[in-house]
Amino acid sequence: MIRMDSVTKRYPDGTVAVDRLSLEIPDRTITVLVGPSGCGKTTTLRMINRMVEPSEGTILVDGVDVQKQPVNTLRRSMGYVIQNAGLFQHRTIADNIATVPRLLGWSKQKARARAEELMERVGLDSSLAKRYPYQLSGGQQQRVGVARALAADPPVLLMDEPFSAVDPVVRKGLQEELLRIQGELGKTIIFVTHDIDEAIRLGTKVAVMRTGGRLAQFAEPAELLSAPADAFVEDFLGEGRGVRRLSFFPAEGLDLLTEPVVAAGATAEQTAAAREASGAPYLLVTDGEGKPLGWSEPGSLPGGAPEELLPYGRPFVAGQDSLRVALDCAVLSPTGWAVAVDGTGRVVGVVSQETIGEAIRGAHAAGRKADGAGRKADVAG
Ligand SMILES: Nc1ncnc2c1ncn2[C@@H]1O[C@H](COP(=O)(O)OP(=O)(O)OP(=O)(O)O)[C@@H](O)[C@H]1O
Repeated sequence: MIRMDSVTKRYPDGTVAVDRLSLEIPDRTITVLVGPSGCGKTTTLRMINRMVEPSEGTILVDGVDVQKQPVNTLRRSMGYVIQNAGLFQHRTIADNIATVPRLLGWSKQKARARAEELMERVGLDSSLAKRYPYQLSGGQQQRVGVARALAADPPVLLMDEPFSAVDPVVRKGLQEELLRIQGELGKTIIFVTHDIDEAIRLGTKVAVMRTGGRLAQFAEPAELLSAPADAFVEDFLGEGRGVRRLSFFPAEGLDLLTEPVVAAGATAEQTAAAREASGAPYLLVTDGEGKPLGWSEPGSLPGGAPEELLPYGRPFVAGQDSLRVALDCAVLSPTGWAVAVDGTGRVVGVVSQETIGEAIRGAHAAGRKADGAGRKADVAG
């Protein structure tokens, strides 16, 4: 665990960049530092690997004061990734990634093998190994930056706005990749961003900082959204808190109906029986594999002729997607009903907006109780 105890950084010109910051950063999780420009995020990150020395307070890594560790040993235990990757322009991609292993005295062959392994891990084609950074896209360069930071297998990764310079689509891909890598490698990651959506997406816990280098709130994303500590945090979180919070509730408890689902080519009797049994206005028609074809309107042909079907919209994956996704599917559906499928795309049932609404009310009520308990723990911390 990394523990910051009342850490302050006062720069020589008198600027207080970080003011009595106390944080406990759990192992093998992603802790995000987020806040407006100039609130002291980068300074905080750099104090952990001693690129900036604190004016007051202590930082302990696994109980050992960073001030008492040789700087080189400390930095080798912490990979560092920055915006625009900061690659060595005159070195190939493979050599960039192998930088720290080579410094540690690994043979060329071993360092090269490690670079190749890491390129695969971060989703880079091995054919890029001999290229130079300028021959890569911004997103690819960021992946190289992550691979380089992981090269000597440090337990800690410090990431300072690593994905800020790429477009939103590439950024989303990089975020997904980071979550996947974290799931596989279980690093302790401290991630700086000024983007609250990125913080909520990536953070196991999120530290919201305010100008003047003070901590405004340290909490799990779902709790931030449901119970911002004050008006500053609420304002920083932006609009749509309630709907965004639904991302943290799985849709698996939804009561899915199978009665309004019929196979294409069903007889008039089967169609009538399905309408009667379900009481639902529309029937979902599926193909021979059980995959959705579209909605059959009341009074339309038995089984639903393809040309008469309404589009079924975007289905959600039962047992995987959140209530937010399920709600979105229902809102976008021409019938107001969402289609639930399994991992292979086969229909497992349908659910109305009303049923999703009830599940949302239930989830919020349960969440409020849990948040009440969680908040107490955080205030104490
Ligand atoms: N070397 C320095 N000397 C004096 N003041 C500094 C120095 N470095 C940073 N500061 C100031 O300390 C404060 C915090 O800076 P820091 O870079 O940590 O903020 P930040 O939250 O990372 O900002 P951004 O999101 O814009 O990168 C700012 O007011 C900044 O101007």
